[in-house]
Amino acid sequence: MTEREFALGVVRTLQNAGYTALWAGGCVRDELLGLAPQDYDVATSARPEQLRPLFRRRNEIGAHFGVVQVIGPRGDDGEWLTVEVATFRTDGAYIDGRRPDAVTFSTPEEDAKRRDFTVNGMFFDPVKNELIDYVGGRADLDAKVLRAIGDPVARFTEDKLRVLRAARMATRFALAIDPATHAAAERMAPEIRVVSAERIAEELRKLLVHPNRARGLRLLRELELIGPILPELVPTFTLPQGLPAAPTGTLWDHIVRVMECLGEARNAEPGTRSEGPEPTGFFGLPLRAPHSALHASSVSFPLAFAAVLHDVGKPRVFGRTADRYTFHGHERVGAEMTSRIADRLKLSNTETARLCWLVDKHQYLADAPTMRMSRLKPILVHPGIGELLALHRADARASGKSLEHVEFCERVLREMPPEELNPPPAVTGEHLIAVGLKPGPQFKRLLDAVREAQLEGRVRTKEEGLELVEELLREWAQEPPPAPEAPSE
Ligand SMILES: Nc1ncnc2c1ncn2[C@@H]1O[C@H](COP(=O)(O)OP(=O)(O)OP(=O)(O)O)[C@@H](O)[C@H]1O
Repeated sequence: MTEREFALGVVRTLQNAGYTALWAGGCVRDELLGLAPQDYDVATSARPEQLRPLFRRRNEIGAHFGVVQVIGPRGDDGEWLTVEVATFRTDGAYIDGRRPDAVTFSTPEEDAKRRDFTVNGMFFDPVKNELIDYVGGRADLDAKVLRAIGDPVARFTEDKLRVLRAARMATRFALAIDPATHAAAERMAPEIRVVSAERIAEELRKLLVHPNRARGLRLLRELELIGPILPELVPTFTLPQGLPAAPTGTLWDHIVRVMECLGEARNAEPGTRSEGPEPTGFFGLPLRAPHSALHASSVSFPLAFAAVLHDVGKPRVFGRTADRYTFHGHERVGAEMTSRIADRLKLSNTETARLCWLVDKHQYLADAPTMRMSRLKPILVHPGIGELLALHRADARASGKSLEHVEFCERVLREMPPEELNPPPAVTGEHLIAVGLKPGPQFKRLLDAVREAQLEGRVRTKEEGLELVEELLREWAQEPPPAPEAPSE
């Protein structure tokens, strides 16, 4: 059974028991666009206590808000099928949590009007195959317009996250923002500071992993959201790029261009559509996998966010010689700034580590063809190498530079056998102890030196490694001892 079939079954069960039940919100929008929804939400006149006898398998995720998750059989992927069933309601304001502070149970029409944008405010009856649209969502979707439901200022005031949701929705569905909605969003943007980091990060994630991420980033600036969410980027709006004698725009322009180039090559390939016949939505429309799912594997959130932040250190270290701008050490400074940004957005440790690593190393491979193998190989075997190469590629393309360094690395990865790229250490601490050496500071120096020689191809076996150890010990024994410290007075 598919999630869609299960969601239809849930509506049927509710209707057979005498309640009104409809698909609601995002899934209706997605099906109208011919996209396969990520999940189906059902809105109903039944109260949580009335749902209990109808569905034995359920999860009371927010029963006090009238939201119950109904659990079905396992889907094709082995995951449990679930549908959120929510009682028709009107919301109180969202002070901050993931849900409004209070709700009042009400009618379908009132429920539609509490939603954020008209395209998100439609219902569909999958039993009668009938669209129920109290807010003009269908017309806006056809005209490709994002419009707040009702008074836009009031809507953005109730929940301050909605300005960012506007940028995300407009990006994802290629919608133009209606002028009144746009003006209200711009006005309310600074208020997003009161919203929790987790909610902001989730919207940012969805916006940045989408292939239209460059437009998304431009929209964040247009809606005045960069200052409140990522103030570190504000100085990039005016920082010059190129040569003083021949400027090529601002650093911000470059960042947007990198976003445009990110994933470009891979997006041209067909998506990873599932096998079998295409699922069909209402009105018999075939449902394509949504872009975010099609391309989710091609550009991860850490990669997309690293593309936004890769040069964030530049304004801090900006300098000028007679004929050049300089940005010495901007990668290191940028990685430190990125780490603070990730903390502020409460990203997970794993994502933070990958993001900071990408920013720190975003220039590392520029000289790859002339680099020593002992410096190159450890990076090539890092689990983030695919993302790092994608970032180098986008950065080089955006600046009109050659892709030789990226292609060189890709060739090495393709052609060099794994045991040569990342050989097991020829000499270990145990080997050193076995030849009579005692653990101490010299130990690590020896192991590092043998490893380097191994990665350079100068050492291949344990015997060759131990020969090098002997040689180094002889050499170091002849080194003059460190100069004595000057006696203190
Ligand atoms: N902050 C909000 N204010 C008003 N309505 C909201 C808000 N968040 C969600 N909604 C309503 O709930 C529906 C489901 O929300 P959700 O955040 O899952 O987004 P979605 O539109 O389904 O997109 P996605 O596919 O990314 O989940 C929306 O379509 C909208 O009708």
